[in-house]
Amino acid sequence: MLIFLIGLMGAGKTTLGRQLAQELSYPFVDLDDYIVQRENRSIAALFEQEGQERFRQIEHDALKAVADEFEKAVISTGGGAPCFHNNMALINEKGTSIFLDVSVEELVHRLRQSDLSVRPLLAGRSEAELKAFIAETLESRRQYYELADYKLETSVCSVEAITALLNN
Ligand SMILES: Nc1ncnc2c1ncn2[C@@H]1O[C@H](COP(=O)(O)OP(=O)(O)O)[C@@H](O)[C@H]1O
Ligand SMILES: O=C(O)C1=C[C@@H](OP(=O)(O)O)[C@@H](O)[C@H](O)C1
Ligand SMILES: [Mg+2]
Repeated sequence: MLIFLIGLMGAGKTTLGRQLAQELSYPFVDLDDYIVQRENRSIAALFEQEGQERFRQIEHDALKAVADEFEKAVISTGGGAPCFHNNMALINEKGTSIFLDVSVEELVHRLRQSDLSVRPLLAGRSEAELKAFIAETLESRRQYYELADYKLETSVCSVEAITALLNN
């Protein structure tokens, strides 16, 4: 079984995905890390040198490669992955998807404490700009995220909640 975690930057896809994979004894794949290894460049460098449009093609190719390579895995996607190149159709065809629906306030709180330079869409933004950008981006991406098989809201985003979902 392939389990895909989706949601905005800061939702905890990478953090929870790693813990979930350990709990299930599944391989763990972070799509951003997979891309970094394939391309031998950081996500920030890819955005800067190739532009976002090319990054989305690279991301789509990586998603297909991961889905072909693994029979079972927990796959943490990047926040934009579900929203380009019809990737939600691919994700839902190949596995089970879970949308981590974390509130704008909580996302901003977490991201403020993180290193923004590793997320090129957020780099250099003031706190007010960050909040506005996160709110707008969540609103425009929600239509894709809502195509997930399951949704977990902020208060119940945990490994226990995910394993309970999958066992039902
Ligand atoms: N459940 C959580 N509660 C509090 N902070 C969290 C939680 N999950 C992740 N974080 C923090 O939020 C930030 C973003 O987490 P990350 O797993 O990288 O998110 P994503 O991969 O969805 O962008 C990190 O600093 C991480 O430590
Ligand atoms: O939301 C996005 O468009 C992006 C999210 C990032 O992943 P995380 O969601 O793990 O931060 C990474 O793929 C890239 O910076 C673009
Ligand atoms: Mg991540």
